Amino acid sequence: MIDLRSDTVTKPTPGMRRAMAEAEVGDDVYGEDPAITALEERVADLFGHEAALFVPSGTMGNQIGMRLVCEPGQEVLCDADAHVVTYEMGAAAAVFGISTRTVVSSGGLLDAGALIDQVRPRGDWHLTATAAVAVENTHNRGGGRVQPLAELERLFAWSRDAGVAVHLDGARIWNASVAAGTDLATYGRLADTASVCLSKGLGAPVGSVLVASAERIAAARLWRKRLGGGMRQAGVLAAAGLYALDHHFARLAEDHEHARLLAKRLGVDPATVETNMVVVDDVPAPAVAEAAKARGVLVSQVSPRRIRLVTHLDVDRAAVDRAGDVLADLLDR
Ligand SMILES: Cc1ncc(COP(=O)(O)O)c(CN[C@H](C(=O)O)[C@H](C)O)c1O
Repeated sequence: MIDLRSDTVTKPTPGMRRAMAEAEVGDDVYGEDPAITALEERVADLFGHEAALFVPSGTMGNQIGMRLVCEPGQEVLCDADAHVVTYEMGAAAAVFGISTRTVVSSGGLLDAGALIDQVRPRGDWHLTATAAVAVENTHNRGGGRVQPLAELERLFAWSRDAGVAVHLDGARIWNASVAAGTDLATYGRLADTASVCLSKGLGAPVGSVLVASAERIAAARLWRKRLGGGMRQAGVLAAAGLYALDHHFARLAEDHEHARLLAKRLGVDPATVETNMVVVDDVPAPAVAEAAKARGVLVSQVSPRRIRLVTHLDVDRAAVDRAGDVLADLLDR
């Protein structure tokens, strides 16, 4: 099977498994796991923040990250297609009592002005106050779009004066950094809290890292424990993340090139492919997914008329070419 459903499907490489097996571990609830500590310190430094916390998923990283900057009964404002309100099972409301309100964007593109226009102030007895804005970079349902740095800078600058926090869903911030040539600390500086995934294109089996101030990460550690996320010898997972940072970050450019090759093969404008995702619209998604599976290719159905193809570490050039041929044949491209 050529699995293009997501970059979440990557499996640890032999080198990563060796690093996992050799990891020095301890009880992380006591703060004694050396690999976890090393990973948290390294990721905090990469993003220019004081501290970081390893969490088992991007969903937990996002949800705790938003809770750090938004009290129950206040709201987080975000894009209508953001992962935090689309795919996280309503956790903001269900777990944290946070209200979310959305603004429709053009293909996931961050429009700072449109969000700013919707923000509601604290202190008005009629209004649910907007405590934070959540941005997503790259944007998943936007087809892996990289957010324009100018928009991120505009939103953050405004948010300092407005007393509104910014949470970054940076599940694929690595892809944005490689595609845009923007360093991670620049992105980190434009968010109060950020959740970044090791388990997507970087190819680690499990885990994300939440970065923020030391005070906020201390609070995040408490929330994680409350949710049952306190981990013991999790250094075997942290070692995978450290290995991924060393060996799988720069190569993301290869996934981006593979996505562009797929786009060309399927008659999708390669200019619309900014990172490792290709979306194909106006197709009968269930039928295409089923027919493709029968021919050894797995794709995601984003909507009844849209499929998503995600390139990643476990799909090489030969597999990309073969998948492109199968899908081009199915789609008469
Ligand atoms: C932008 C963004 N933020 C957060 C997450 C959540 O990460 P996990 O909770 O799955 O680790 C994802 C996962 N995305 C997954 C995928 O793309 O296949 C599915 C849709 O959940 C994501 O795309």
